[in-house]
Amino acid sequence: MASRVQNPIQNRLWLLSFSTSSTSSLCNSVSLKKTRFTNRSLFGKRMPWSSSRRNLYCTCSTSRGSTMDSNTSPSSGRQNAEPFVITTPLYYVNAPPHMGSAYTTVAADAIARFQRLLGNKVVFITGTDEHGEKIATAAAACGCSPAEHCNVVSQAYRTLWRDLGIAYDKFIRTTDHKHEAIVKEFYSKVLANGDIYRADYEGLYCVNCEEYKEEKELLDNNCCPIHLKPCVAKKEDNYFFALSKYEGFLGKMLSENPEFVQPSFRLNEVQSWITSGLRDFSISRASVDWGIEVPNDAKQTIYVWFDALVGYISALLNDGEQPNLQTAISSGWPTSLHLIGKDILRFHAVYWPAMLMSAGLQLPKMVFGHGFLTKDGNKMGKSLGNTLEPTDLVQRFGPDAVRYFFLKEVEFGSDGDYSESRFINTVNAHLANTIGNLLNRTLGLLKKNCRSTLAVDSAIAAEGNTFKDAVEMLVTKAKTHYETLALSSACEAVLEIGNAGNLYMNQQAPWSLFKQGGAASETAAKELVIVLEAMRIIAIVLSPVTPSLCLRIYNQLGYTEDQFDAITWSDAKWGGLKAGQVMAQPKPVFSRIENQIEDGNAGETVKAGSKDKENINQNKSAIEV
Ligand SMILES: Nc1ncnc2c1ncn2[C@@H]1O[C@H](COP(=O)(O)OP(=O)(O)OP(=O)(O)O)[C@@H](O)[C@H]1O
Repeated sequence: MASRVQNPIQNRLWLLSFSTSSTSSLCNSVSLKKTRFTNRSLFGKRMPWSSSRRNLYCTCSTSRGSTMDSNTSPSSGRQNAEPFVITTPLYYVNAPPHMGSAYTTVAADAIARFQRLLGNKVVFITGTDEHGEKIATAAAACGCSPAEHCNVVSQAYRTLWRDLGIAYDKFIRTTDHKHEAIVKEFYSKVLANGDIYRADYEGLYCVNCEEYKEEKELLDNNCCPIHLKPCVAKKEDNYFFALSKYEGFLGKMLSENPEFVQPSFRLNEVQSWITSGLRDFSISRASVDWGIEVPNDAKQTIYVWFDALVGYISALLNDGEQPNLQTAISSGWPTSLHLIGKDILRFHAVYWPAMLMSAGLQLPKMVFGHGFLTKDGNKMGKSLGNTLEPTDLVQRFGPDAVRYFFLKEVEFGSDGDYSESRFINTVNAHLANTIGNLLNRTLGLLKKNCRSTLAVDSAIAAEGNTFKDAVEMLVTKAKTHYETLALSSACEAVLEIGNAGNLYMNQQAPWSLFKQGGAASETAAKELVIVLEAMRIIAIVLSPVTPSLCLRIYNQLGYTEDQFDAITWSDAKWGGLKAGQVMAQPKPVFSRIENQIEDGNAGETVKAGSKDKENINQNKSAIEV
């Protein structure tokens, strides 16, 4: 799902003749049905997956509606547990992943991890979109077959996800045979519903966009405005999907379920696409071999978008299962959340719901279109060649730094610029200093004065303690932010716990109390327990964002990896650390990145920003022993 994304969705064609008609009986053939969802009684802003008051549309013929309900399917084995199903785009394998693709996937991983912490069953789907002329061309350019090319690039995505600590449940490739079977069945359902017709047309075709263009949108010499290459005149007969038939249904669905499109400020845009009129679009190609054959017409292949979107369903199939829609749907459809970049919002918020309605399937509960990572103000992307290499970032700074920086520093939904100096200053100030250093110094004091052993239960130590109250309030805040996908604010709430912990250490100055001895020493030992309990809570609440850093914190607090893997959100309640627990030998959990770096472009030395330096100094003094 790449590179085609910024293009208008409609193939604006000159329809020369229709070989079958049939948009007239359209409205009669599709019925709208409402489905009730269970309330998971989450607090904060209600999201579709936590709502009982919202009804979501399902366009099903009456019989199909109930049999395809994931909650009641006997084959799912989860009679009453509705899974939280989250997807990233299936990335187009015309080129290896860049930081933009990683951004969506890291965000999806954090959301999936948070849902697992809540105790929900999660199905996290990602994968690669592998058909189309562009792939065939890219393969030819490197002298290999399309299949070989797809294998290599798809593997590059998997490798990057491993390096970034992405814990996906399903990885779907659109060249997978089971996907092919599902796409054909999906196509046949839409056909049976009278929504596919054949038409001859001719137009100017952009190979890179893999779609026809209107002359008025082209630059001089019929150049595509995105790829700056001339479009070629092409004439062929294709199959069309009757999108126009669903205009009214989509408009109604959005007005009744405005939360379907997130962030909410993107809803107007989607509504205006619909009110300005939806055109039918071509869903096959006569000249593209590298694709899934149209059922009953071996001369045509299915258009990549009509193929790739269905991947969200075929991904649900479990190993060894029959590849049919019924089986896939019963394993978790509809998705709770499609997470995408804003560039492909129209495909997901207009085309895809219409296709699903036509096939008689339920609609996803939410489509969230986040903003762009930009570099020097421009969208980072393959077209401009200004991409940031995520593997390089991970190798130099580690997965936690990469995950934290992009989720904390880019407000989820808006665009965000990248600069290496800001990256380094942020992770140094927040992860190395505010969190890592606080833990390290506290453990150092505990080792020196208490033989690394906690003197008292954290619940007893903090009775009537206002710092504890502040921590509890911030945990509640973080939960609300995660639930509403405000990932940056969730990180901020955790950071505030760290800042409050540093301030608390500074005020209590246990190192002085230990020097006084006697009762003062006992107080000092108690203060260390309080700070370490706050660190334990940080390790839980930040774990969706920086899982390996949080595991290291947990290990330092004397817990095993298995214990870390078993944590749930309820463990973030104050009182987990008990008297007698022995801490590990103090070891930095996050190494500071050298903050005097060579800026790649300017070649000048970049120093930490003044605000961050201030932060660093303040926290340093707070934990001086
Ligand atoms: N700059 C970016 N910022 C955030 N997400 C991005 C960015 N680029 C790509 N993505 C993610 O990858 C998806 C598809 O990306 P796509 O491959 O089209 O982008 P691209 O590689 O930048 O291509 P092109 O530059 O040719 O448009 C987006 O919807 C989004 O999820």
